[in-house]
Amino acid sequence: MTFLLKIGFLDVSIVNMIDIALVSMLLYQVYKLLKGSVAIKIFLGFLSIYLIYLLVLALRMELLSSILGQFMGVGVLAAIIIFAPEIRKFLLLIGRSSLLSSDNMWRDILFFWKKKDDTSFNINPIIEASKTLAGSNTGALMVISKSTELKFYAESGDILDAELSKRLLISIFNKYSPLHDGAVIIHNGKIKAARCILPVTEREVPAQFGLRHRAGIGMSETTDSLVLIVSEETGQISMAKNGKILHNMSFQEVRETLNDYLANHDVNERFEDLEEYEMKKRRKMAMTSKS
Ligand SMILES: Nc1ncnc2c1ncn2[C@@H]1O[C@H](COP(=O)(O)OP(=O)(O)OP(=O)(O)O)[C@@H](O)[C@H]1O
Repeated sequence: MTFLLKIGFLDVSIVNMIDIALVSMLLYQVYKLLKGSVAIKIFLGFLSIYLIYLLVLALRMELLSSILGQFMGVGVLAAIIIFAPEIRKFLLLIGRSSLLSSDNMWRDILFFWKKKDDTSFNINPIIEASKTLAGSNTGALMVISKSTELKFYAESGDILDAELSKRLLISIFNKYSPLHDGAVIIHNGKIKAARCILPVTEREVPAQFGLRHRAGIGMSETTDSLVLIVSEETGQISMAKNGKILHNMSFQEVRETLNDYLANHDVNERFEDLEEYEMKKRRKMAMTSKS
């Protein structure tokens, strides 16, 4: 049984409409995921070729459609290889927002009797160390993870599994320490590892941010962690979450954001898109140059 709607001279079934709506939603999500990266241009290229292929097929242009058909066949495999990091991110995104993910409202409702794991720990060492590091313009990169130990990234550095302390953090990031290059991973009140290599974001990042910030943003895109960055150049503190950033934060803001993140409150809203941040900065500069 099919329900048909008459739109102009077209007969569109309800199923077709749902199909179109779902594909549009999917394309929009893919666009959002790739926005600002080089991959968006490749994606739009693929999409244009696919649309031409559909048109050629509908017009029954056999030679062209067989050539484009061959290309589409290989294209799917090529797309999987080219977009491997984006596909990974997309699956992670689905995993994070799926019904069974730990942050999900439905899971809380369905398993209301199950107490949420307490991920809080004493964050004073992080705040106090950040104050000292910022005060002495010592660069630092700290990944705070509430749900996993981030084993894959921890193993790229040196495993410590040490009790979190202000003195230890300051020693690690001391310019003369053999552990200062790279990031520390903090989980469950412990410094799991130091000298870790993080994935660098491929998106365009405001010019003032160098590799340390790019790595912090990249890590927050790929995982559910909160990343704290102390700039070596300016001593300013930034935080990255979900590929978004909060720059030049006060220590009170750092404390609140960290506490809320560990208490499983939604902190995503506080962070700014990189584009949004850049626009705000430009507007501020224009205002100051006028006055
Ligand atoms: N992929 C990475 N993973 C972990 N740490 C990294 C990575 N890339 C760079 N870093 C760290 O960042 C340092 C280089 O920082 P760089 O000066 O380029 O960054 P920045 O964002 O301009 O920071 P700053 O404001 O502190 O100068 C490196 O010495 C290293 O410790």
